Amino acid sequence: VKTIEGAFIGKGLRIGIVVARFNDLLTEELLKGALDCFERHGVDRVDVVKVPGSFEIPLAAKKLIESGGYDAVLALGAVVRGETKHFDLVANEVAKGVAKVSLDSGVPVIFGVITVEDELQGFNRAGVKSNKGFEYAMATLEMANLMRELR
Ligand SMILES: O=c1[nH]c(NC[C@H](O)[C@H](O)[C@H](O)CO)c([N+](=O)[O-])c(=O)[nH]1
Repeated sequence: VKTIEGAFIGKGLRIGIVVARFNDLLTEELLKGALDCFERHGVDRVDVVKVPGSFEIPLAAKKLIESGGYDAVLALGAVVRGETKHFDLVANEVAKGVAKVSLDSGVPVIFGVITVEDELQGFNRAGVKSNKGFEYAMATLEMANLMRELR
């Protein structure tokens, strides 16, 4: 049995991050965790694109990928149910949009949008108990490396 899997090698990779400003107390922590992960794995080039909210992430990711040269893009956002009546709309649209951009472009776009009941749960995932930003960055590294294996 031959197992094909991505390593966590950052050297030589060009990574894009699209991060929403909405709930930026949470998204800034996710971004910090992701940047820490990429830096400690030797990623050479990281570009950060900021958008107003998670709903705008897919379009920005699409344009970033079309500008060329990215091995993977990490989408970071925080959708808090307590805040909004259209929690499901925003969360579902972002998930669908991110998946479509990734499949259409063939470039991995990692879904790093936390969907939480309230800010406390958000803080637990954005640094207090664990930093999902770091974890999503690991998935980004793995997928970028896997794409090189599958070429
Ligand atoms: O990233 C988020 N955007 C949110 N809304 C803004 C949305 O992403 C767009 O920026 C806005 O609708 C303008 O298009 C949120 N809420 O509505 O609560 C949210 O929790 N998280």
